[in-house]
Amino acid sequence: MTNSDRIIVPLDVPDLESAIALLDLLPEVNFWKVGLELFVSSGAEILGILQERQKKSFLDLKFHDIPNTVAGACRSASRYQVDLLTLHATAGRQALTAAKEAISDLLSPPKLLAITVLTSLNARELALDLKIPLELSEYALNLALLGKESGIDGAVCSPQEVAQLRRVCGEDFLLVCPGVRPSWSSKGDQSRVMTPAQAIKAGADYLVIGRPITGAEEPKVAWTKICQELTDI
Ligand SMILES: O=c1ccn([C@@H]2O[C@H](COP(=O)(O)O)[C@@H](O)[C@H]2O)c(=O)[nH]1
Repeated sequence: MTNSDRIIVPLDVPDLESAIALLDLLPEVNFWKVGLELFVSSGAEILGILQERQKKSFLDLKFHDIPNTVAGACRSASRYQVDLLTLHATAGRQALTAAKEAISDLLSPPKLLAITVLTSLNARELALDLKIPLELSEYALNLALLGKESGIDGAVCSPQEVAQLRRVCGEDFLLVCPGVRPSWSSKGDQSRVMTPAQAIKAGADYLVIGRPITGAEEPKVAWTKICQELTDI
């Protein structure tokens, strides 16, 4: 796998037409993420289109509910033949275990990823608003380990925690990092960021890079620039 194969681009657009326009604009992207905005507006049709175009897909709906509901949602989502699927680690051990169990008899189930601490949150919000008494990095590690112990395949974490998670969770645990920002792009609402090269060097398997590419004046140029930055590492 080349480093550019490690980039997942989110289709964070309001409708199917805009999503297809992005696919057409960036044919070199092999891995796309479908999140809440597009799925809520347009449903699952985009997942079939990605399959037809032989692209890999990441369905990022971040399930967070009681065990029975999370398990049912994971089983339903598996029908779309997606490669990756997210649920919140904070749904708890029983929900994580039930999710894994619900798809265990499928021929090619998606890999389940546990969301740890959203990359938009900072340490102050975690402590003062969410009243989490642990250090942010310790909390993220605990959530990733809860996922691992429950049979989940990997975690979504910030690049700032990925080295620690890699060290503790091992090489086989899939680590996917949003919160990735080239030095030339703005952070937007992301708090805990690193550059693409730093995130890969720290141990990320995949990087989710959205607005620096899709919001650029010339998305193709931005994509190429990021790929070049990654060939030099
Ligand atoms: O902790 C998380 C979990 C998921 N995301 C998602 O990743 C992309 C990031 O997009 P950018 O435009 O590069 O900020 C977006 O779809 C989020 O829903 C995340 O950012 N942080």
